[in-house]
Amino acid sequence: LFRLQNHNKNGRKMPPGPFPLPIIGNLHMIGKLPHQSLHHLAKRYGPIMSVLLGRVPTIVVSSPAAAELFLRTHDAVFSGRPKLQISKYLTYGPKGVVFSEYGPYWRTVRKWFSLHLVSASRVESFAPVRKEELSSLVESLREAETAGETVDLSRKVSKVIEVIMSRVIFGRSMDDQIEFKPLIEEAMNIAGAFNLSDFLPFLAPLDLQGLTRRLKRTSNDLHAFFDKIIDEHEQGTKHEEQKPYTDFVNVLVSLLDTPMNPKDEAQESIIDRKNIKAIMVDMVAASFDTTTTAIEWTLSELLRHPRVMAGLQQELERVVGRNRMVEESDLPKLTCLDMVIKESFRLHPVAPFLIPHESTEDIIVNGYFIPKKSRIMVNTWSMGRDRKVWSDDAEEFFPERFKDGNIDLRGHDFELIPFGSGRRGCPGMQLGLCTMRLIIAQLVHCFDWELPDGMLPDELDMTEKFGLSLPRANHLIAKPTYRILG
Ligand code: HEM
Repeated sequence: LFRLQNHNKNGRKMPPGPFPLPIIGNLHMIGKLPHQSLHHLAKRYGPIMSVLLGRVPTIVVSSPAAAELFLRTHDAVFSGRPKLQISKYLTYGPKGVVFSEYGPYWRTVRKWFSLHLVSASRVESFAPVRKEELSSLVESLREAETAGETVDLSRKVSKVIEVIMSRVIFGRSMDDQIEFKPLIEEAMNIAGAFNLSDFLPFLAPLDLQGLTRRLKRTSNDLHAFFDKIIDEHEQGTKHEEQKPYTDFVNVLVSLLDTPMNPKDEAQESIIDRKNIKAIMVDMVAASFDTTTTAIEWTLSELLRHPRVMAGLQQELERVVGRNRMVEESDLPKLTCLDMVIKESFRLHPVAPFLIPHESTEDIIVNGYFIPKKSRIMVNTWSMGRDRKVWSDDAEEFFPERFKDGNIDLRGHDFELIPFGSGRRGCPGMQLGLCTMRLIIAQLVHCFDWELPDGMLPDELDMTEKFGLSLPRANHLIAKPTYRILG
């Protein structure tokens, strides 16, 4: 305890942090919204702070300058991932990409991702899917308007993302697969739960929260379901391709039974179904909730700020006109939309902490000793509220702060890293960004939006719910009025 109190390991100074209790460390200080609790603690202890979460030494990083040290300067050392219960069952340990340890396997799978799954040309090839599904969404909203109904925008957005991503990943919408939705929801709920076994591993065999039992059952069901989809694709390859694009599972199935490393002449490791299923799990987990949550918050902020909404609609009228829907080719001209999305990500990063990183060796950072196997939590939620960076109005939604275009969100500028940065940065950024930009632009261009029951913009509840991502605690409800002429 004395050593921990002084944050001193073998005479070397660890980053400052609150005093840990026996066994639980600082777990009692985390609360229901850990990003907020750790944000407040970091104000006291600084942007590189150490806390002990159960038995896990954890470094919390809360400023852009500190994030740059971990994600750029010493990126190679901090590109590991901790071993978590969720990946042990859902992705057969390290067989996916999100939680696979930093090394040759991760590098190979990451390369597939970038080359075959989410390259710019692939993302573009999915444009007809986005167009078709958005037309259906607009149609259903027009029907709601005709019926004089308010709509659950959170649900509508979640549904359209589910269909678009399912078609991109599996080659078809999963509407006829009744087991799909509940399985994915259960997997996401377990993934978002606070799992005691990850922090106090000696408790794991007791499964006090019942999470391991649920996780085993859901993993088995999900893997069996994905087996069916792989079977379908294997049989489908005998038929002529009917789609104008190749879905992700098709690409993965074409890699089945080939050597992991084509240069490996002994062909010791061959790509099998477990590899493919683990990557399928990762793709669903990484794309559904993230994109939905990002859109949901941006629309919420627009509804809360009619001035910004009007400005964006004016831009859309200038670029697109009032006589047609938005096309993907319009997107590069929408600079106001870009600013709105950046500002929304600043205040509502989908991942308030980047996925935890882990140090792969002992290292000194900024004069502090960081031991091997420390967990690194980069608090992007806190970074978006840093007054030294964003000035005193940091809590305000004010997209014009990005007007001079100096800060980008693709991982080069550490002030704003909603997709992370460096080796472990999000490989699906292009797909996520393109989908969310089109959906937001279309919904804002095609409809005027009103809050229900005469609610005033600043009465809109903005409470967050912490989990795998950070969505709204309550669904966003609004009333659409179609505004396209003709
Ligand atoms: C708006 C949508 C999205 C957001 C905000 C987002 C954000 C993130 C973040 C913050 C990380 C963690 C970075 C880190 O640990 O440093 C990440 C990782 C990842 N994302 Fe995304 N993401 C989005 C969409 C997608 C999509 C559509 C896909 C793929 C279909 C995807 C695939 C992945 C994968 C595979 C990783 C793990 C990378 C690795 O560990 O090497 N993401 N994403």
